[in-house]
Amino acid sequence: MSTPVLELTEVTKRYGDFTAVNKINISIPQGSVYGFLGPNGAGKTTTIRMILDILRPDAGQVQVLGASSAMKVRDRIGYLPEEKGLYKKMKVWAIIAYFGTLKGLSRRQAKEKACSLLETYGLSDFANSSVESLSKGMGQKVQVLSSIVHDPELVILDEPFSGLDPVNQEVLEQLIRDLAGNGQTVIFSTHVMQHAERLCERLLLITQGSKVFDGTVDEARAIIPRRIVLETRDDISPIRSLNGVLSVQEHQVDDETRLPGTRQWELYVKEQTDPQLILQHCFESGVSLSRFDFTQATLHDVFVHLVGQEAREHNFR
Ligand SMILES: Nc1ncnc2c1ncn2[C@@H]1O[C@H](COP(=O)(O)OP(=O)(O)OP(=O)(O)O)[C@@H](O)[C@H]1O
Repeated sequence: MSTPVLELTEVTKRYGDFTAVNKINISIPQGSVYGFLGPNGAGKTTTIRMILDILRPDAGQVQVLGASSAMKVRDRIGYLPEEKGLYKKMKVWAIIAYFGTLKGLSRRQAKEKACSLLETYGLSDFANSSVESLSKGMGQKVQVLSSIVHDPELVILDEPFSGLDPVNQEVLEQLIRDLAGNGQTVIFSTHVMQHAERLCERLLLITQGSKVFDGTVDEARAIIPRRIVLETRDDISPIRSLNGVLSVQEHQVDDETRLPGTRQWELYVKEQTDPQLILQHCFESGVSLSRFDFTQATLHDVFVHLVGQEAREHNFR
């Protein structure tokens, strides 16, 4: 197996008596898209700043691209900070190119790459505009492009979706997919589950500075069993005893539109259980259904389950 692009071992950060990040361990393979998720104040930005050696951990080790400090490999890393802002008077193409030259590109390479990025991500009409004339969202897109102009092996984006409208969020999702398709490793932090669900191979969920989950999206979904709701007037014993059915609960049906005697059942089934087989079994054993719904847990369900009340209070979507 190849060396991980990033490895955190027991990384901890304290501010006085308060532990902002508590013994985080992660290992991120090359070429993956990895999401840092967690409610406000969970410790995502602090973790990212420790990865970049902007902040020193109080305990634990960080290994980035084989180095003990991101500063030693800075030209191979691209970073979009949480606090965004660009030099306002510069032209859009020039600022992107400028960041490229800071990371080792020649002026010519940097200009060519800046113009090609602006073209690819729908900003070529703004190439000669000054940064101050851009909307906040456009400015943010320009800053994202500035962070990747030098084709970094590792791209770290702190809250890249915040402040973007849905169309530009899609453009950014595509950009992240393009980077991954190119073999670049992308880490991004977000509160919004849907971005993580669509983009990430793996996720880290932290809350109150501690890791509560690290794994694939499928592994996260498997934490909550799949749920089937069915309604019938028949005896469901043949379904109850099926292999793969974990538990069955009966619910009250008050609706007058249902036929008298209709009962509602909620079945929790194993991750590997195909709901079609349950449906087929109902049919074969003469259980006549007036409703059959199958729902798979979303990442949001899983994380509310793991983070609990805190997720609701902090508007964790
Ligand atoms: N310089 C500091 N001094 C004291 N406490 C701090 C400092 N920086 C961060 N914290 C605290 O550390 C915790 C983690 O903050 P951090 O910014 O890493 O969270 P986050 O997950 O990025 O949150 P958000 O999504 O709101 O940006 C918070 O409780 C924050 O108040």
